[in-house]
Amino acid sequence: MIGILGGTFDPIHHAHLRTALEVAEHFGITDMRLIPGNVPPHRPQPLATPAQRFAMLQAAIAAEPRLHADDRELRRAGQSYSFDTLQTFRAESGDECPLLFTLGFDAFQHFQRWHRWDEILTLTHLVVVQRPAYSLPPNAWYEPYLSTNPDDLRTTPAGRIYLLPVTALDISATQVRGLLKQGKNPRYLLPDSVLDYIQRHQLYCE
Ligand SMILES: Nc1ncnc2c1ncn2[C@@H]1O[C@H](COP(=O)(O)OP(=O)(O)OP(=O)(O)O)[C@@H](O)[C@H]1O
Ligand SMILES: O=C(O)c1ccc[n+]([C@@H]2O[C@H](COP(=O)([O-])O)[C@@H](O)[C@H]2O)c1
Repeated sequence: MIGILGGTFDPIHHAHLRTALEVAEHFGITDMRLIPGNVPPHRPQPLATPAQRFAMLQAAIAAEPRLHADDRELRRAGQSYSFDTLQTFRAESGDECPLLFTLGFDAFQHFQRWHRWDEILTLTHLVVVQRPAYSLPPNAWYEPYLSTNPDDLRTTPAGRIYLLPVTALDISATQVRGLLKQGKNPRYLLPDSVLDYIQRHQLYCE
């Protein structure tokens, strides 16, 4: 079983980290991959470089053995489509390995616009986590896929959608970047190790 949390991580913050850990604990995942996108689709492009975002991710998870920084999207040119990423996991891990791709309500709202979205559930399960100020999409296209039994996801490779309430933390990377730009301190919204990196490299200050 492999857990996946993809993101822009510009920069990684405590809501990403709590989400990754709570998903791992809920399902008993010991290999939870955090995967920064190289060219994230459908959004403004990151301010920090891929190498900087990866270094901040590594600094953030250094003390937690279940979380792993995975640079496969950074090594791939072009748009970082999740379908392509999930295909690489299938090629590596075989057809039977359960994959649990995690995303927040905000990302899930636009899921039907993703590249090859209607094939993604043949490759992975989706774990959809609550995010403050966001809700589920109004059209309930996903209802036939819903499961409330974690064993459904642990014992099958793909095809289920599981809604998981996680600790509500109203933190965004946009807020962190905004504070830094205003000369304010975002301490406690993100790990000190990440803030130290930001300050040493003078990121997000202009
Ligand atoms: N506060 C949060 N609560 C729950 N999920 C979150 C939260 N912040 C981000 N996520 C989820 O983490 C994943 C990666 O998010 P991303 O890196 O875009 O962070 P962000 O804070 O939304 O960034 P930005 O403000 O730059 O858009 C997405 O699936 C997103 O839904
Ligand atoms: O594959 C797509 O078309 C696609 C479109 C938008 C977002 N995603 C993925 O959703 C995850 C969260 O994205 P973001 O933009 O909120 O950082 C990340 O893994 C992205 O690669 C994927």
